[in-house]
Amino acid sequence: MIGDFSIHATDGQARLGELHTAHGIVRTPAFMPVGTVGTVKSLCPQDLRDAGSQIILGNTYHLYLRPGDELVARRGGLHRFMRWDGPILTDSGGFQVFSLSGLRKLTPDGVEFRSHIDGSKHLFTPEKVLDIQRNLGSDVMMVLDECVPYGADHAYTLKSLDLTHAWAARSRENHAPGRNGQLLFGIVQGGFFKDLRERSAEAVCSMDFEGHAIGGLSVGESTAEMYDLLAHTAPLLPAHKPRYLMGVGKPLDILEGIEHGVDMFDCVLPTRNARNGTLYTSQGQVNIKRAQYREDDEPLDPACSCYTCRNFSRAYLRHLYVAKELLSYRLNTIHNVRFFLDLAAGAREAVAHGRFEVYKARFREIFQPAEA
Ligand SMILES: Nc1nc2c(CCNCC3CCCCC3)c3[nH]c(NCCc4ccccc4)nc3cc2c(=O)[nH]1
Ligand SMILES: [Zn+2]
Repeated sequence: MIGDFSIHATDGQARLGELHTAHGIVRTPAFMPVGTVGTVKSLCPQDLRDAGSQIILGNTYHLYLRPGDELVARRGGLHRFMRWDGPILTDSGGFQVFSLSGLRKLTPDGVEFRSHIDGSKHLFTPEKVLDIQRNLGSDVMMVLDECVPYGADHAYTLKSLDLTHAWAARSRENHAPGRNGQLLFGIVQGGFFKDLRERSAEAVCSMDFEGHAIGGLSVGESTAEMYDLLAHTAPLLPAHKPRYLMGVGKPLDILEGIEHGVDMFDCVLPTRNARNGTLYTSQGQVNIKRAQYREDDEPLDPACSCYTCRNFSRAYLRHLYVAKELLSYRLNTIHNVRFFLDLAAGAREAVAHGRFEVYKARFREIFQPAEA
């Protein structure tokens, strides 16, 4: 039934799972392409389906500000509005307030902020952000949390936990398990302190959420620091529920997460980097604007079967990028999203056959070749 998470194979800590949502089953490990204001920039829903997307992210903060979550609700919800009939996960918007909105204030009741669009004042409370996500019709909703800034000391991080845990409890109170088929995930914080990560996992994972996210990572720390806290925190989350690593990440970071038992990932990298010409391929990163591709008749990635790689040369993709043609966004995004979705699909296949270690090693060779 909706909310059920079943594990079909394991390979070390890595697992092959299925999360049942109101809009279909998500096979995990899953990469979730990020939509912004009701679209994964430059892609239409068919492109997303062709790329193999199962579940995408909607954008609570932006949609609340424009066109408004209540307008989207009146239009039948985000699925109908954007014509995406698969699962949608929405973040609570707290993280975006801190990364996008200039003026904002943390209060015991929630986060006060000014719209980056027109400067109007708003307050996100644990209850308000659930109303917004319910209006959007989200299949998986996130609680309001404070993502502690990188470098915060132990005292600040501990104090922040009290707030984040109180907000998590208010969120669970406000949305009963399985209400209207909309799942609610808790978020574990604790910064870069292992004792606080344990404290947060203990508190959040006792509140009967349908899944749990690791928050507070990929906030400017080194890869080594992220991996250290990831390895410590992932096993603290109940194994029988989905684990979601927020905002991660680069291909190798996703594989590191899968190795530690993480099931769901979201990152703006494939879509954002497509627009600045940084493309991910089976031979490593390709910066398509480089002169070396001027007359390169090869496909972007010979090992990729996306529309872009089946039809166009690197020379043409470079030309479109240099000419700032809109088609550059679309073709580059079709490829990058496909690359991340294929990365996750390959990981599912590898875990199913007990070959994840070899799979991960292959990508490490591509994206972090051993010192020659
Ligand atoms: N609640 C919450 N969200 C977090 C997010 C947002 C996840 N993506 C939402 C998605 C919604 C729709 C619009 C886009 C965002 C994070 N993103 C990152 N790093 C990204 C670091 C990064 C990586 C590559 C490029 C830019 C930034 N760390 C995160 C930590 C948290 C957290 O503790 N709590
Ligand atoms: Zn491709």
